[in-house]
Amino acid sequence: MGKSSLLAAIGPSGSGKTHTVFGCAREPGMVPLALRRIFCENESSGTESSRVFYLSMFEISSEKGKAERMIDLLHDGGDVCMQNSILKGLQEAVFRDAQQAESLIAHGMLKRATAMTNLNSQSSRSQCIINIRYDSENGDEEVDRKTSSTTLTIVDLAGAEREKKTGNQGARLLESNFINNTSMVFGLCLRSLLEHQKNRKKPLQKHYQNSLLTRYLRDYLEGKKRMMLILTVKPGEEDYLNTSFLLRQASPFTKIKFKTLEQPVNLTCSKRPNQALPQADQLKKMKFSNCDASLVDEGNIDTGFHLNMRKEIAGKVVKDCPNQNIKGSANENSNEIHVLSDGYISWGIQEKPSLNGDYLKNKVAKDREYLIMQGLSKALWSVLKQYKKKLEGIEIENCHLRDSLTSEKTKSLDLENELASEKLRCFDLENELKELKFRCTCCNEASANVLAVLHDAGSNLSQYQMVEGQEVNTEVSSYSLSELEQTENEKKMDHSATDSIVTFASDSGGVEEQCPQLIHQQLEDLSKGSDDSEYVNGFKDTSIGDACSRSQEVSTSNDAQDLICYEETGMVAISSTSGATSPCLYTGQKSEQDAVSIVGDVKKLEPEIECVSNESSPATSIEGEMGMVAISSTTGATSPCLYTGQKSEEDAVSIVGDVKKLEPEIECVSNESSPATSIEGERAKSSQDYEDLKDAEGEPTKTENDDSLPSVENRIACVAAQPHTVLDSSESPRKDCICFDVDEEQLNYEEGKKQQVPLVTNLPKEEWDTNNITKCLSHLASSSNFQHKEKPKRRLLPASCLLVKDISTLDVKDENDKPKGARGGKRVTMDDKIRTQGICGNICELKSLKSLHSCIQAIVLHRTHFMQKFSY
Ligand SMILES: Nc1ncnc2c1ncn2[C@@H]1O[C@H](COP(=O)(O)OP(=O)(O)OP(=O)(O)O)[C@@H](O)[C@H]1O
Repeated sequence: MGKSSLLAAIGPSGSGKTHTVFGCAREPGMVPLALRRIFCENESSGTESSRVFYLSMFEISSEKGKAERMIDLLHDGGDVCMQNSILKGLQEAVFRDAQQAESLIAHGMLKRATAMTNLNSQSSRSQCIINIRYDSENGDEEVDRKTSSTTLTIVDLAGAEREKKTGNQGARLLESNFINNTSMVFGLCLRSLLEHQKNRKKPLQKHYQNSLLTRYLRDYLEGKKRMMLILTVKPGEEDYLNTSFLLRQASPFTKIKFKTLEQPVNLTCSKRPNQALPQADQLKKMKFSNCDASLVDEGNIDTGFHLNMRKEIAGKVVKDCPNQNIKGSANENSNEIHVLSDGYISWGIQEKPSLNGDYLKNKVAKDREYLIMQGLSKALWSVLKQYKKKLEGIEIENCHLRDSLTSEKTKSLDLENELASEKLRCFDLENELKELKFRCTCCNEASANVLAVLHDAGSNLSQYQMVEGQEVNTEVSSYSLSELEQTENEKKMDHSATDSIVTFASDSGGVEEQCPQLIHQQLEDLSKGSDDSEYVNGFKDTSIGDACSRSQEVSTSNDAQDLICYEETGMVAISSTSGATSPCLYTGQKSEQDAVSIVGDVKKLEPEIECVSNESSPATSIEGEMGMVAISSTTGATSPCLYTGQKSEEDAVSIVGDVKKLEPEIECVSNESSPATSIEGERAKSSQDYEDLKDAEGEPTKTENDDSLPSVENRIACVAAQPHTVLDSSESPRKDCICFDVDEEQLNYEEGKKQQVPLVTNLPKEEWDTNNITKCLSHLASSSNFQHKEKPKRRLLPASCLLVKDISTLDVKDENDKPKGARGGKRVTMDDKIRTQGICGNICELKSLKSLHSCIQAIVLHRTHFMQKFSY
């Protein structure tokens, strides 16, 4: 009776202060629990009619963050003002039971200012205060009625907020400032009270003046009334700072002692009892009043409520403190229990003097402190348990993370190994790339060389085609001349062979013999005229290669009907002209036997020649193993002429005889009507030479070819210095032919035989002198070499060799190498064509332009393949 108390919930925002105070339907808070307890005691005491309860509810909020205002929540939100710690305008609601009070409180809660923040969807933006006042109606006097009033105040403070967490702005931010300020002032008041209690010399600071809430709760904050604080914390990890801060700030408040006691009874004045009497007198009064109250007020409602509370708490204390001496004194009528229960309820505010002396008083105080610390430790223990659970979860998560880390490490190791292997692979690829680059460079160079070679070859071919009889192949000529000399020496041993210089003419009736003196003179003239590198007696000196090129050109042309082919060691000359009925064929032999059997060979070869020769083509050549077989055939030719050269040294000995034997055959196969030395294709190209010759000779220019050819050919005297050497009947002198100018009188150039002019002038056998021949040949060789030195224009050998090399490395097969089964005869390969249609020994490996083109294509493909590999 007459013991007002305060129950305040403090803590950060969203920690559950409102939930703790008001609760919910399943979990009632402090207010419903208190109401139920009050009415439960009242029912048990049977004094229901004698007690009246009043309920008031208001809130303290901020007005735009500046002024504070108090609003009555139970009566339409009327403003409340405070004057001298007395609220004016606050109306109380009378209630008779707990349900009625709860409904009133619920109605007031609807009017409370709340707002949504980041921390709480229904965050309290004001301090809510609920007063439950008990007033006894037994006394008749007003004074007694006032003195019998007791108030239980329950405060739901707005939680302190951190701006970073709440993210409040504008009005919410002003509210937050107000809330934080009020919380701060409340804490300052408590701290000041604690410091004042520790050191009496320190004055009690008047921090309560800084807010309406502290001003209203001044008695409690100055230790004049009992007060109990409920700390609410959040167990979240992110709230650790707030929790620790609150515990550190509130833990000293447990040491606050409320030594002042209210004067519940016998107070005649309306002033506060603690203010009316000094502290010492209050203590004395308290002793007596408590004793009296315990004795006199027995059976009273208020006394019964307190006794029930004391009994419950005393049982709890006895249960928790079995070793204490108070165990046996747990009697509801005893003072010890009374003291213990009071101490427990009032949270160290009251210190009731014990009837048994100071010993018991100190002991009770210690027990009280122990209980307080025990409660705090339990709260801390629960918090620690929650953190422990969290730590366990974190440890489990760490274990999973470690496992995953281990697996990731193994994966990373595997990846590193793979990376190392890839690096090695890249290194190999780089090396391969370098090699490919190098090969591409080589291919480029090769292709450039091939193009250059082609260009040179084309130019040379054109030059060969354009220029006729200008050059002499020194190699072949020197070789032929040396063999001629050797053969002449051998001829000395064989008298039958020494006088054999054979010349062949396609015209059977055109063979003439001249005296050795004349020949000697002609040779000297030739040697003298050799200084002229371009012409010998008005004719261009030509090489075998030139002859071959010309003959090849002639053979490829539709109009040409002649073919002249050479081999390394021998030469086959076939001369035929258009319209010739029988082409002429001759093959030089190196042995007597071969020469003797020329006719037979020719006869034997005729079917083969006919077989491989194409009637539509003007000429076909077949190369033999030791010699060369040249086949000349023209359209309409009746019998081809063939001669095969052999490498035997004794061939030259029996040349004369052989030739004699062959002459009938040659005459037989030669076409009398057509001069074998005339080549239409060449004639056209050498027309300039003819003109020069005619101009030099002073002969009248003949417009018809048939007339011009004999005039030119009559000027040619060919000496067969080697058995396998064939004197071409064409107008161009060969390297193995001795060409010299012949006087007009000496030429068998009869008027009626213009078309059968002898092409070659032979010396009579009896007039041939070996010395003359040798000398003549030496002059010829020297002149040829000299001419060749002055005209080093042939570069086809390295080009052809390079080309062949490239082709061999690329493994390119020429389509001409395919067998021609349709022909049914001897298979003519590309090599055969090259050899038979080759220009000379130096360019014998130079294949046709078609093969060159295919070669270039293959090189380009090869290069493209390398570039694709490089780009990958
Ligand atoms: N012990 C609890 N049991 C169940 N729910 C709780 C408990 N404590 C708090 N809550 C819930 O937490 C939320 C916030 O609680 P409450 O509003 O009481 O916090 P508060 O401290 O009053 O915050 P503020 O200071 O911002 O008003 C509410 O939804 C409430 O239901």
